[in-house]
Amino acid sequence: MEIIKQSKISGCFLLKPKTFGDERGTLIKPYHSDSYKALGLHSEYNEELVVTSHKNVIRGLHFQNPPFPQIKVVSCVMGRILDVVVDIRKGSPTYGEWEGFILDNENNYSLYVPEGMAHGYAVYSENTIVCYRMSNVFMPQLDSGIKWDSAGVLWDIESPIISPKDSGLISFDKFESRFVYK
Ligand SMILES: Cc1cn([C@H]2C[C@H](O)[C@@H](COP(=O)(O)OP(=O)(O)O[C@H]3O[C@@H](C)C(=O)[C@@H](O)[C@H]3O)O2)c(=O)[nH]c1=O
Repeated sequence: MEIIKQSKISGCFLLKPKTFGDERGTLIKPYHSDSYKALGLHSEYNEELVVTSHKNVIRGLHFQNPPFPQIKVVSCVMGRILDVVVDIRKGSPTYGEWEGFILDNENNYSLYVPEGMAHGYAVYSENTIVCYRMSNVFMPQLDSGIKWDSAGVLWDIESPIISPKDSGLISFDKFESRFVYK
């Protein structure tokens, strides 16, 4: 496991997991607690999701509010996505800025998403599978988000498939963040 890129948004990292290949196929290790600790990354995760999506889906932009915010580690094990973070930490030098990272089943990268990010992804290929683990378990009462098209993100999808829930999220300019930059 190595950090191969630090985002302009502090605390967000692109990770390259160890990969082993032979005539049978590939074995990828996106999570190894000691390696995470050695890199100074949070190493305890309590919920994991495997999410399939059609091409042109956009999910997000989501976050779980304090007092139980989530660190997320996102991988795309099949297909290709643009994984996006928007900094919503009040007082952050990059507050309101976004960055996107291509994750796919060729680069096998993972994105380490710290607390205080609105997170989402655009799906660029059919039958895409995204796996991610989260530090705190999902709590519906703290689940929140901002509207996908209100934060200036260039998703590069013309007519995205959006859930009714995501279509009804508040726009970034009307949103009051509960996250504070530390
Ligand atoms: C996200 C999530 C959902 N669920 C349930 C609640 C709901 O009935 C169903 C579908 O949830 P959603 O529509 O919110 O799923 P989705 O829109 O895929 O939400 C996810 O989007 C990405 C971008 C993230 O960053 C994630 O943290 C999460 O918010 O799954 C859980 O049980 N645990 C979870 O962690």
